[in-house]
Order: sequence, then structure tokens, then C-alpha cells
Amino acid sequence: MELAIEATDLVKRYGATVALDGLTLSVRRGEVLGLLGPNGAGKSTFVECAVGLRTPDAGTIRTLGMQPGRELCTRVGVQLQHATLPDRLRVGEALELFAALYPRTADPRALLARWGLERVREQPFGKLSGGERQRLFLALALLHEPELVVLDELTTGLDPEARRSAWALVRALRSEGLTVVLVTHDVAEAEALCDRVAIINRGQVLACAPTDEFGGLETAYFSFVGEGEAWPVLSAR
Ligand SMILES: Nc1ncnc2c1ncn2[C@@H]1O[C@H](COP(=O)(O)OP(=O)(O)OP(=O)(O)O)[C@@H](O)[C@H]1O
Repeated sequence: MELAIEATDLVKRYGATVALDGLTLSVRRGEVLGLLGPNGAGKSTFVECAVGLRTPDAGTIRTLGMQPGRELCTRVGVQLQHATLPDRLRVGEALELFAALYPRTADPRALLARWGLERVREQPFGKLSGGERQRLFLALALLHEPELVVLDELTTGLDPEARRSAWALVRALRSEGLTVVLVTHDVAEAEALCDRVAIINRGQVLACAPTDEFGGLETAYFSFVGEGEAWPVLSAR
């Protein structure tokens, strides 16, 4: 079976914090793989290592058959959790700017149409809604027609309608044969979109299986991860 990402015994430390603690995980070509785990589990660190934005301290990782690095950037699209753009940059300008970085791209106008961004083409980034920003980052991640796309908390902060349309977009990418790594906190989202799910905690993969084999992902998630810290119950009054 062809693998899009193959990581073995990855370790990544930030000072005293161990973000990845011997993480082993494979992503198959053409699948939507969900990475599910609590805050600080190491999900973002893993995808950053996979696309070459961070270098692991130990272990091995290959993405699309290559050592992650600069050469990967034409083959991988990334929508990162904390991505931002200058407030005054217009949507159309952002696409043109990014298009200039790649030797070959999709037609930016077609992308604007596909992601419902034509109406806000002249809008500066700072004036876009949360959903429009997410769609712009998706369009930018797909501009160079990558083989693998990493979506880190794609739907966080989106209203239910925008979330539904983001889900439809992920399904469309899958049907086009792209490999998608979807980082999420949302069990329902993982259940709805992912072929397989990896449950990650404390820098390790606790379970990785086809989504329907978990027999109720939410129950499985809590049995692997635990209930976590209890939050104080706030009075409604
Ligand atoms: N640049 C950094 N410097 C120091 N510590 C970091 C850095 N990035 C991440 N960490 C720490 O590494 C651990 C893993 O973080 P990471 O962002 O990979 O987790 P995550 O699963 O993506 O979390 P979240 O769901 O909250 O985004 C956390 O303890 C985090 O505080």
C-alpha cells in the first residue's frame, strides 16, 4: 500500500516539553486521516514535522516518499491553525501573491469561484468573516494543486452552516483523490469525514483504525484519553 506519510518513533522537544514522544503513524495515499486529541497532544507538531516546518529530534519521517523539506512545498498544501495575512491584503491579491511563488498553479479565478470567494475578491483580509478566511486559506492551500493537504482545525470558530460547507469541501477533495490529514478536536467531524482516525495524546498514537471500527468514536476517544481535567460548573444565574 502506498503511503503519503510514514513516521516512526518521532520525538520532538521544546525545551523541557516533550511534544512528540515516540510517535509512529502512517497516512495512506488517497485517504482522509483524522488526528484527534486533546489540547497539547502533539497534533500540530506532528503535521509541522510532516511538511518540513519543524525538524524532529529523533525518529524518521517520510512524506510523499521524501525527507520533508523545501522540495515538498510544491506537492503539499497546508492550512495551519494560526495562519494569518496582512489585514489590508485583498483576497484576489493574496491569491496572485501566492500564485507567483509556484511554477504551476490552478486558475486563481476558478478557485475563487469554487470556494465561493468571488463576492469578496476585492475585500481586504481584515474585513473577512471567519468562514471566508477559512475558505481563503483552503484556496491558498490548494492553489498549486498539491497531492497531500493538511487541514489544521479547519472548522474551529465556524458557524454550523459554514462548517457543513467546509465538510462538503473536504469530501470533494477526497473524491478527487487527494490525501487529506485533518487535525480536529471535533469527534462528530472526524466521524463524518475521516476514513481512519488516529487518537493522539501526550505525543503518542494511542489508537489508529478505520473510523467505523471504533464502534462509537466519542466513547472510544474518552476511553483512550480519559475525561481530562474537570471544568468548574458555572451557575446559569
Ligand atoms: N513553539 C513551541 N514552543 C514551546 N512549546 C511548544 C511549541 N509548540 C508547541 N509546544 C508545546 O508542545 C506540546 C504539543 O503542542 P501541539 O501544538 O503540537 O499540540 P496540539 O495537539 O496541536 O494542541 P492543540 O489542540 O491545543 O492545538 C504542547 O505542550 C505545547 O505547549
